[in-house]
Amino acid sequence: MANTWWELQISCEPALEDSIFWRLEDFGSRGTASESKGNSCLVKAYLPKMQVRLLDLAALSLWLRQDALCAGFSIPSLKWELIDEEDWATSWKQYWKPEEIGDRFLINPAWLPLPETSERLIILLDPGVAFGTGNHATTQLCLESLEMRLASLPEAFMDKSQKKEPVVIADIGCGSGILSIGALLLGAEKVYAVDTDPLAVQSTFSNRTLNNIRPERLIPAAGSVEMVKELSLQPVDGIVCNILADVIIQLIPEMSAIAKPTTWAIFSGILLEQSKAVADTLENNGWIVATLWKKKEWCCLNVRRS
Ligand SMILES: C[S@@+](CC[C@H](N)C(=O)[O-])C[C@H]1O[C@@H](n2cnc3c(N)ncnc32)[C@H](O)[C@@H]1O
Repeated sequence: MANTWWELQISCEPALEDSIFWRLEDFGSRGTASESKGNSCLVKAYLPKMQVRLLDLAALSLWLRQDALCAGFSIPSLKWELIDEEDWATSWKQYWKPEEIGDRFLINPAWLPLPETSERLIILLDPGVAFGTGNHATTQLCLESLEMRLASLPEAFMDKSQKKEPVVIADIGCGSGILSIGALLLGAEKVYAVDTDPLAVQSTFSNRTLNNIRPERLIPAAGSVEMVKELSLQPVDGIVCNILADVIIQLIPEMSAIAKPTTWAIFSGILLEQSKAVADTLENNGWIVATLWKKKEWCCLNVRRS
């Protein structure tokens, strides 16, 4: 049957929520939501039926069991059932509420009304099947880092010699485009947003329209670092990259090709215990790790070129 989805329901100890979330993301989940149920947590995930066989679900169940045992937690329970497209859309959307992030942002689901008054920069999102609703710690760390990187003196306080230089950014692993849109709202001039998943690229295109961003300011494309190099004639001023640590480690050497001596970068998707391996790779490739910010068990490295 076309457009049928697996709905997975995983009951677990709250401390396991993040590791389950990432395991599901790696497994190809097209939407993940969670809710507290007393002392436990219910994680729901949605996967297209065509992508997943029953045997794969059995393997997932074993991984979740193994992850929990290794971390010293009780074994989560996993249930699955098939649902149709309409139920998928409504199940997933009902969990997602507007959320303030950092000092500047408000993430508003596209199907909910806008707040009547807000001094915040509003990112309207319909992530569809892509990662990036803003409710994951790593996305939040990246948005907060962008706030810091792109904060500048209000123009009224600048003298004439302090002209604002346009900032061009590469968003590697753009998902829904949330970080690209955030960077543009903070004043970046242009963002090249790339992702190896064509559905994520499609989602960034739709969210560009939803947020009334001019096409020449946000350029989504399928691919990775090599695609930014192809699209941008010049090195970029900033890079933001929220992917898993092992992927980041592979991509770091390629990033030199899109960087210049003043380029800064923000990396997340990194578990605290993986931060040393990522920092070492960065340093071996000509980057200086300036700060490490953490949220739950995740961290974000703010780095600059040496
Ligand atoms: C964790 S999501 C981040 C989404 C969004 N940027 C955010 O911060 O919420 C990671 C994204 O990276 C993409 N991805 C994975 N490996 C990649 C690679 N080698 N190059 C580019 N994108 C990649 C995935 O398809 C996924 O959309």
